[in-house]
Amino acid sequence: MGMWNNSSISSHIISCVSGKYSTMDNNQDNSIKSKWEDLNCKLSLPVMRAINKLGFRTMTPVQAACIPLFIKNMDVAAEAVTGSGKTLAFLIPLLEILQEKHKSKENVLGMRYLINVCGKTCMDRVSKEWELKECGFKRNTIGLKSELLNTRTKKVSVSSCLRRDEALKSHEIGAVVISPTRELATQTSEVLQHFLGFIPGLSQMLVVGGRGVVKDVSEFRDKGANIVIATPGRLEDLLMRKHDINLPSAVKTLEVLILDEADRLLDLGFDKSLTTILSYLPKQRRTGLFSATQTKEIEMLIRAGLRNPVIVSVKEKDSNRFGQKLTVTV
Ligand SMILES: Nc1ncnc2c1ncn2[C@@H]1O[C@H](COP(=O)(O)OP(=O)(O)OP(=O)(O)O)[C@@H](O)[C@H]1O
Repeated sequence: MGMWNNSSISSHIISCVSGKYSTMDNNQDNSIKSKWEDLNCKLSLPVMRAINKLGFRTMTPVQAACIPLFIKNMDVAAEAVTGSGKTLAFLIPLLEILQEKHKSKENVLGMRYLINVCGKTCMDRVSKEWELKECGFKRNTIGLKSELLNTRTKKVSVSSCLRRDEALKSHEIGAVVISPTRELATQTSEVLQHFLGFIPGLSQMLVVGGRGVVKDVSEFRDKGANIVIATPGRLEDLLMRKHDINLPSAVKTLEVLILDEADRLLDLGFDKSLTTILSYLPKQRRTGLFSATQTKEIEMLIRAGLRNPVIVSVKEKDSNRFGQKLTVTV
């Protein structure tokens, strides 16, 4: 398998990092395995717990490359062979990004709780750290407490303690993963479900053909979903429905789009569906594209759907998926 043909999209790549073009070959020593703890972006406790439960002690190369890039707000186009561990390479950052949003909800709830407590009585309860920890904003405590002490007023300015971002509501979609087949979508949804077991408050919905679309409509209307794992045809169908569901409005909050096995998406003739889907999604988002092969068509999809992507290429060197060759181009 050859490398991505970077030359024709190099103008995107070059403009991405201050006009520099560099290549990093990470293949010096395949025996070095990256631990999750070594990531320069710390993973959240729920995600780490879910990983530990899976018993995965180290990252695969595509995970080590993609996770920090996504979290640092980059679009990523990864050439990753089957079995390279790409599912977690996109699900983990996706969950980190959405949890960041969710924290703001905890902060709001915690702050409301704190104001209630303070309003009723008592400064001493403010210093009960465990309650504040429960609310997830221990860090804000000291500032707030001293503010209260200094001003001796129960009316506190909370603006500095709250994030401006709104947490996702039940019917607001924060991420969409598009897979070429029902089987792959179902597999991804199962892995995601394992993680969501550790992250209460985020929900998912599987949107694939093979069952009546009306069921999807009523499921979304009843329960909503923050993450949608979909095949393109059914997702397009739902986005275009007008009378019983307003999915275009639900995806306005989208932060992350993943195109999984993009080469198969195109092989199966989903290019028009993808164009339609992209037209409904906010431009301000992080997009990841995973593909086992690189073709002209994939390159065009990268141009249409990604902004200044970092190109990650993982090659199978031998049968051991942890002994892959990794090339990252920024
Ligand atoms: N860090 C890891 N450590 C050990 N095993 C892992 C790790 N990440 C993923 N795996 C396992 O490796 C296998 C392949 O992972 P995954 O399904 O994500 O690969 P993939 O690239 O999506 O392949 P496929 O195309 O077959 O779906 C899975 O059984 C998964 O549980």
